[in-house]
Amino acid sequence: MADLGSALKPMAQVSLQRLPRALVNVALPGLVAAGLVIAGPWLLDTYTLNILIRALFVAIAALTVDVLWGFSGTLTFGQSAFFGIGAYAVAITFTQFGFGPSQALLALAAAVGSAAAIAAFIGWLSFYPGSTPLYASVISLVLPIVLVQILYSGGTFTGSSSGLVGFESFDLSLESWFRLAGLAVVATVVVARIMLSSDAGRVLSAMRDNDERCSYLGLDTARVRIGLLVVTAVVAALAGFGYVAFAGVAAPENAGFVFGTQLVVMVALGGRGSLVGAVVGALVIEVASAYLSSSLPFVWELIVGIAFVVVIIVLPGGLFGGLRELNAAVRRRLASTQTTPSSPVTLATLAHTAAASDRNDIVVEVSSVAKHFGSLSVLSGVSFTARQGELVSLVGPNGAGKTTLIRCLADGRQRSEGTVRIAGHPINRLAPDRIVALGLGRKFQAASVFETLSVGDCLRIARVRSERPSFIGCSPVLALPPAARAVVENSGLVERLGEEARFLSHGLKQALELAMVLALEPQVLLLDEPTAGLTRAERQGFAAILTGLVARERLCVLIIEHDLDFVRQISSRIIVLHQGRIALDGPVAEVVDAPLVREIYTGAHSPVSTGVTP
Ligand SMILES: Nc1ncnc2c1ncn2[C@@H]1O[C@H](COP(=O)(O)OP(=O)(O)OP(=O)(O)O)[C@@H](O)[C@H]1O
Repeated sequence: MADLGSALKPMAQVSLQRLPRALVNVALPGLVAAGLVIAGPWLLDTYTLNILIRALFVAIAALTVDVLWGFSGTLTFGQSAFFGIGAYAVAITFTQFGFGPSQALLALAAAVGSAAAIAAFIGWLSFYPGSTPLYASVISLVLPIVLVQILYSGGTFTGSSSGLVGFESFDLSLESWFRLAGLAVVATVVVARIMLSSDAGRVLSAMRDNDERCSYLGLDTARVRIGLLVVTAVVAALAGFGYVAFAGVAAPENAGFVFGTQLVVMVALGGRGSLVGAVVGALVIEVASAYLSSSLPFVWELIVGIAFVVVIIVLPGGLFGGLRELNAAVRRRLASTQTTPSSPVTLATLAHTAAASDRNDIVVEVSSVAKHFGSLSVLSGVSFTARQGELVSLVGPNGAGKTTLIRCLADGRQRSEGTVRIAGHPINRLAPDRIVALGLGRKFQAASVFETLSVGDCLRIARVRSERPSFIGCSPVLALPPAARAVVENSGLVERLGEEARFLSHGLKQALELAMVLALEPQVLLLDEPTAGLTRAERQGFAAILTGLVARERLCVLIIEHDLDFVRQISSRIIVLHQGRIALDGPVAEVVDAPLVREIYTGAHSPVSTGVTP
């Protein structure tokens, strides 16, 4: 019991330290905002209340754009379509069936159900394997255009270009509508803030920073993006529901492309990635347009446009993005004056899953792999196996096909011919995240980390596949497998767990990416020129880490490396690739001093004249 108590003590301390921070960051501002909303009707005139109620519902739609664009990196113009779906669900239901509690529930179900179903379909179209973010944005452009055409051609059912008006709706006072809309905005911001800053919410920021790295950490990013689109579509539909239930009129403009673009402008103005910024951007533009559109009918749009361009040029992160950067700079400056860097994360070590000492099974089987780019054949007839506890170096001149071979092992969709088995399982046409689950980890040539996340959060994302993250909080303890923890401690990253990855040196970023990959507990580790750009001391440190991993953890490491001295120092075997074929495969002493290798590197060798040793 005493041991358990002492183990829990640091956790309890960190949790208690975090509690006031959570209060200051979320609960207090939430309560203040709710107080202002409740007091609002006593302070504002009827006209302003009227404008603000609409603006508040629009702000909820802007928040959904911010979550998609600012937090997960999907630029979308299509949230207006979901707002419109909610708006027309109310208008059509109340027009067709009259108003009552059951009709209200029917309208609610129609809004939520159709928004969710359409979002799931659009998400599937936008994020199918191999699609690009640009493709998703283009689909989001098309959606409101198609929806508005449907509304135009709906005749009296949708009200065509005039929309629907004159239906009975909720009988609430202006004050109640204001408080309802205002509290809905506060609740959306508070819930979004809690979820986005939770361990699960950080996955969205990780996807925004580096989608490819997420896939190679075993995350099905398409599924996460589709799920997020469904949730944000439902929220936007509820905002549209509220807007039209209050206004008593639904128009095609509520679902249109122009409104979708305005939502993006609101978020860009306020600050992409800032929830409060999105709300402020929406309120400023909606209120300004309501006041200016009557006094300056055409000029106000020009004014908004000019203001938008000025803010984007002067403050590319928007109004609140600029404040956030300033805040981060001040905090960094304060942190650099501290003598001992403080880290909000407590490291822990996960137990070993299996005794590793005598494993030497074949874990990589490559058979007749070929890769063609059109008529260009980059790999042909590549076959080899590798065992646990082997460190195999892939060498060869530039353009030999080394990186292409690594890609063919890590992504089942890459190779043109042949088979690959990882830990006995054929990879078929599996995407990288599914191959990670077979026991493969890949480190890229240029350090691939999550630039805006802290070092601790980068490592946490690497554990998401094995440990379901919390949606409401951040664990103060970061539990890593021994190999990953050793890299974190030996490289000095342990001192910088709370710091954003973008501020690390090149060498530390390389170490962080290696630790992230090791946090997956892979059996096979693929490394593409991991020492490029490192200092001599860093290279020696890296060599010690790799040989330790192979000896202690019995990892099978395949490493692309150009420095033959380094290769000689670390390898148990060397494979020489030349013009897409295996020219030599054997123990270090045999391969490094082979005349064939010298010929290949000096360009004197032709596989046709000397014959290839597979
Ligand atoms: N997407 C692509 N389309 C067409 N050709 C490609 C593509 N990717 C790679 N190649 C070609 O395939 C060949 C092998 O490239 P690869 O990057 O695998 O070589 P490498 O041995 O890793 O070289 P380096 O040591 O310079 O990284 C090169 O000639 C390259 O131009």
